[in-house]
Amino acid sequence: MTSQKALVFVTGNANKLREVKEILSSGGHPIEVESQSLEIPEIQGTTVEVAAAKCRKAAELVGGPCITEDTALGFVALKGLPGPYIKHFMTEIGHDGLNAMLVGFPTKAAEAICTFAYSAGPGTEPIIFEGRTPGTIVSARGPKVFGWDAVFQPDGYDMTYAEMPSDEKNKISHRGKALEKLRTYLQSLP
Ligand SMILES: O=c1[nH]c(=O)c2ncn([C@@H]3O[C@H](COP(=O)(O)OP(=O)(O)OP(=O)(O)O)[C@@H](O)[C@H]3O)c2[nH]1
Ligand SMILES: [Mg+2]
Repeated sequence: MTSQKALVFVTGNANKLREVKEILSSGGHPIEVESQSLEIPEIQGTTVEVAAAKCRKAAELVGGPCITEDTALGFVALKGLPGPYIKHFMTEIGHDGLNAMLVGFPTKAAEAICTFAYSAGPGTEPIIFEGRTPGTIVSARGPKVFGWDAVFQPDGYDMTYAEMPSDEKNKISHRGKALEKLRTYLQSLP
């Protein structure tokens, strides 16, 4: 991207913003991000439908190019639910409740899904960049600072997201994977 202007990330979530800045400011082609905290109503639908609707609305409110993101946590035993509705489950039932939902099911497997959307401006259809990380739902371990980080153990690791140093999480996370795709796209713009 030739423009020197910072990319506007519309989110109300300070932890997301911290990770997005960490990820996009590192690497060979750093991208500067500035945030706008706007309350955007979230629709029901697939992860892509929810993410695209959020970005369309954000671009209207910002009046220019912006990115948004929607994060889902899908339980394999529940065929992908809670998915994009995880925020409400997390708020209402917490870490113990998420574990309790899976009692009696043979698999505790889950998938963290990050769906970034980029809009070039109001009325422009958002472009979607998705990152997925498979893992398992475990009893909470590590700092309970960010959402469900303490109960999500990515496959191949004996630490939960919450127990990992942030640069380690960012390398393998749903968010890190989605942002690498977004970075490649932004670099391809004239
Ligand atoms: O443990 C976590 N590790 C993560 O990496 C992560 N990313 C998001 N979340 C949580 O999952 C829900 C997504 O809902 P969500 O995408 O609508 O986010 P949000 O409403 O907080 O912000 P935004 O929609 O304004 O951007 C919210 O409860 C977030 O706190 C995470 N939890
Ligand atoms: Mg939200």
